[in-house]
Amino acid sequence: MNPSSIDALFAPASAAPSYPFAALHGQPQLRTALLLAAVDPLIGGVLIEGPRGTAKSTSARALAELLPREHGGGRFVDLPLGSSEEQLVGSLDLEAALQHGRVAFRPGLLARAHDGVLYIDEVNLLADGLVDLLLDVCASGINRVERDGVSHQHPARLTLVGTMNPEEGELRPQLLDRFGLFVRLGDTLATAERQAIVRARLAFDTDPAAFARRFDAEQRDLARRIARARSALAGIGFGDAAHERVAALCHAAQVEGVRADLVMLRAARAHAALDGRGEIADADIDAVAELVLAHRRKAADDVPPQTPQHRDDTAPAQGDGSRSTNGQASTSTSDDSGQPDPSDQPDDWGALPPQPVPIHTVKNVRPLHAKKP
Ligand SMILES: Nc1ncnc2c1ncn2[C@@H]1O[C@H](COP(=O)(O)OP(=O)(O)OP(=O)(O)O)[C@@H](O)[C@H]1O
Repeated sequence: MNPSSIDALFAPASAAPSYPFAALHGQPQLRTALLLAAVDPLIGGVLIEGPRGTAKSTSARALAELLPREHGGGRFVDLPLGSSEEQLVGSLDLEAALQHGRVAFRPGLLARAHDGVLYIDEVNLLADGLVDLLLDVCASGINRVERDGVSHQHPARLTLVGTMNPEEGELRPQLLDRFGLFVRLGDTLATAERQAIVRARLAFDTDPAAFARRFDAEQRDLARRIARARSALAGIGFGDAAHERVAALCHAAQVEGVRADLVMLRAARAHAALDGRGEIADADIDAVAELVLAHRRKAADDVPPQTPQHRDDTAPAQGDGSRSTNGQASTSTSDDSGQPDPSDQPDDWGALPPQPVPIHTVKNVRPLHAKKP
């Protein structure tokens, strides 16, 4: 695929403003989830389940407008369902590497979406392998592509937003669990709400610039809050009480593993940061709990009878509440292409271990990528 056809996949930067985030009507859970995922992309994105025409794409596009624009950030990238792995992760020109001793990397959609929003409509219809790969990159914040021992990696700190309509197929539970946050949108709108939404949308369509100006102050405020929250994240710790509350909520929901605990702590931290506070409060945890648990909670009839070992698990994890200075994944690369240093990858936090960086190995035969076993 040549670069111009890759460019064709990206939403064109339109001169007309997008519908402002601040003008979205209702949908508080959706707005909160999107803001949290934007503050800390390592939360693992947002999966939105809901009927058509409920502002899923409008809100994701609006979120991108709030992200910092320096260094090419703030893009809204739409991932088409038919995309190949190569289009997604980018490709390496091995011949150039061998002949000229430098890695020629052709960026893919992940590179374009760095510091922006990657939107996947009907993610449940995307090939499982691609969803897996996307979630890997999202959780590590790094895209590493390797071919015959030559590797290239670049930061891929993106806010992943996937939508699905369960009538058109389910997402495998393994993949479901790996989406950080989940929002289920209802389809019943009261008459007054419908009217308010339609009135606002008609006003926007009539004169987008004038409509956007009305929300300018709120938009600026939101953008500032996101930027400040991002830089404050690393300094926000969690104490034993917060940790215990998170563990108890996750235990009560009978979730599998501890991914929910990790995401809930991250999301609560992002919530505190958005509110300009330096510590996680109970209210932060309560505000994010359902977003974290909704898609992970075991149905009552799935829960096996409790054994004594299970009951012992209720004891909260005993952390000392201290934070390490750096939980960054250790990475190495033979890349000499002058791309941003991997140390540019997102922070990691306190007792939370870093995520391993996934490697996408490019085989010679076909321009496809497969993860190393
Ligand atoms: N809560 C809302 N606030 C503002 N606009 C809304 C809201 N709900 C719906 N709309 C408007 O409805 C229209 C459809 O929204 P959008 O295209 O974002 O829906 P969608 O959920 O992505 O649909 P689809 O699943 O069909 O892609 C847009 O014009 C959008 O502005």
